[in-house]
Amino acid sequence: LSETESLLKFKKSLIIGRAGALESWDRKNPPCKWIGVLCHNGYVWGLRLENIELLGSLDIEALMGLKSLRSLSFMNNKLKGPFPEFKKLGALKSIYLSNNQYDVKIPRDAFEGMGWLKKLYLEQNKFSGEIPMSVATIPKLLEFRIDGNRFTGQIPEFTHELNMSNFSNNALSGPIPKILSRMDQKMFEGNKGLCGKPLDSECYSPYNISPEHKASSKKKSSKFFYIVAAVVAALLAILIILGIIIMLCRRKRNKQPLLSQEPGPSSLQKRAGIQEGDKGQSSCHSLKPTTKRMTHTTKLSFLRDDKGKFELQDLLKASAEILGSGCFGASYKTVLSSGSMMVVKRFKHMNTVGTEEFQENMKRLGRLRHGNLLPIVAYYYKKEEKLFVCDFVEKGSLAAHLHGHKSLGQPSLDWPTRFNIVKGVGRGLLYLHQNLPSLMAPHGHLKSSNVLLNENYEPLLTDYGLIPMIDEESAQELMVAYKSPEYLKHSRVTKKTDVWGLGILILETLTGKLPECFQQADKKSEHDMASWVNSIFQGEWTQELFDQEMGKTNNSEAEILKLLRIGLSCCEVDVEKRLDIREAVEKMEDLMKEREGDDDFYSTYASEADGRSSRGVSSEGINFSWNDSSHQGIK
Ligand SMILES: Nc1ncnc2c1ncn2[C@@H]1O[C@H](COP(=O)(O)OP(=O)(O)OP(=O)(O)O)[C@@H](O)[C@H]1O
Repeated sequence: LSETESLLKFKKSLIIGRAGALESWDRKNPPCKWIGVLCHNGYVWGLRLENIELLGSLDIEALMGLKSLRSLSFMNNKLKGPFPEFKKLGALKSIYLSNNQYDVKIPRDAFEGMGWLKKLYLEQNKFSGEIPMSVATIPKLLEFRIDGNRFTGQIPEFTHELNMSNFSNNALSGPIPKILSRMDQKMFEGNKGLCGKPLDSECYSPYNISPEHKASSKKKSSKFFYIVAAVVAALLAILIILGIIIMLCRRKRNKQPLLSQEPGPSSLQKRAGIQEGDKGQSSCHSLKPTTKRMTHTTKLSFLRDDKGKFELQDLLKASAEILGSGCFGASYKTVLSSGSMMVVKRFKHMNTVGTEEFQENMKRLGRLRHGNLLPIVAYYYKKEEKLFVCDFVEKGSLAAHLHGHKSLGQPSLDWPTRFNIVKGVGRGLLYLHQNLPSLMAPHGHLKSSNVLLNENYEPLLTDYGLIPMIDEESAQELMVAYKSPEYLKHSRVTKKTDVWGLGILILETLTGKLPECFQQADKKSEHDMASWVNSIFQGEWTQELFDQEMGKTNNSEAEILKLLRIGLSCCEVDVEKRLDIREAVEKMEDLMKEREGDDDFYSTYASEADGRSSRGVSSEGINFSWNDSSHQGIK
């Protein structure tokens, strides 16, 4: 459809309360002359339909023909209905829905794929439910307002700081994420359950308890105490009886393990109908088949409840697909009856860790919330069997994209996407360091197959926080942290060991080469990817060093060199001279800020996500000489 036809189709879908408001929308004149249509170089880049008493819902699909559309404002109307599917317009930079009558929940994935969105204004509606998780991972988001709605639940962990945000006057609860703690208090006022900085109320438990609540609960507490004591006593009696029954049953079962005696994946595999030929690559261990079948109910321990509760058998009912077999065991993809795609990872080499220690560590991992970490949904613990369950991540691993994209039939990752990925990895790593301070290397196993990419190509770290649970000998043999120079030379692992892992990941991402290829059979050798890069890099652009498939944008050579230097500073052999994780992330953020406002910094995936190419993002199409100040007219 032409721009004229698309706009007329959109007009037809609108219910306009103010008579004659869009009279100028007529084939007689070009759309750039129509009221509320903003153009640049003859193309429509914005719609500003404010204060015209728009009723009903918005038909976003009608606007998909406007390839240069970057800004939408429907402020001060009476719009209602389902949340508009803005993500179909993946190149939008600003959305203004302020002061309307939306009273729905916004779907969790409403903003997925919106890699260009900078401004999102949803204030003064009646939106309810949780703030959608996909908002927190919009990579370029700078301004976000939801004040004066009915949002509930916690504020999600944003992946970066915002220039401006307002969460006031909702029903939000729980701790304010650290990354927002420097904002003005006023932006959080009017939410009784929120706690933590910048508010004065401290978080005592996951949720703050208000002073009134404390006073009234004191009065009630003595009466309550007797009731609780009676209930606890009754429960204890029931538990003891149940315990005795379970013990008797177990004895009868003759100590048969729940999945199989064989620590390989094959019972799962057989159960799931996986053929021997389907096994994928095994990097460390081969899989051995077994004929034992799982016959008992297996109780999973849940760390999150957003997927509902299910049993291990539910995961195995459907046919499963083996994703690969790593150093610790194999990973399987399977589908729950709800349609959710899950991954079950089987862990070997966790035999010396005791139940309590294991569960303590899992709880600690379960408390982590960050947009660049893949959460563990549930786990299964038995002496002879340890399984982790998490979401299936659509685009697979960074390793597959860097080294196997051709066999996957996918285009190679371009430079902006690669930069965004390593930046996200750094942010995830920094969060782990802040929240798992007691671990010597809070990730410990950072490598490109443990960086998964969601549909927006945002990185999600996996297999983090494992060091305390892996048997020491196996850890030394298999885990990335133990391949660092400080471990090989001095048998030391420190916080900066993770930074070395980040450095190697940066070099791998820029060169497209596999780090394993540089490791010598002799593990004590100092030869690694960093020393290879150092031997070639003379401070200037060197063709042979970089993966030619990442392509170029304006200035990309200079930026790529800057990132390479950051990577090398993370790979300093001398731990004292090596950057710490905060410095590494800050350097990447600075590089990002230099890029801010440069709209040529375009990722091919941003437009592919909504299945269309955009004139505005190609080098020969319109340029982005208009900047966000031109949006001032809209807001
Ligand atoms: N949740 C997931 N979603 C999509 N792919 C996954 C998921 N978890 C793992 N994978 C992929 O499955 C494959 C096997 O993963 P697995 O974690 O078992 O081994 P690995 O990462 O290769 O090695 P290691 O065991 O040392 O971590 C890898 O390619 C990994 O990227």
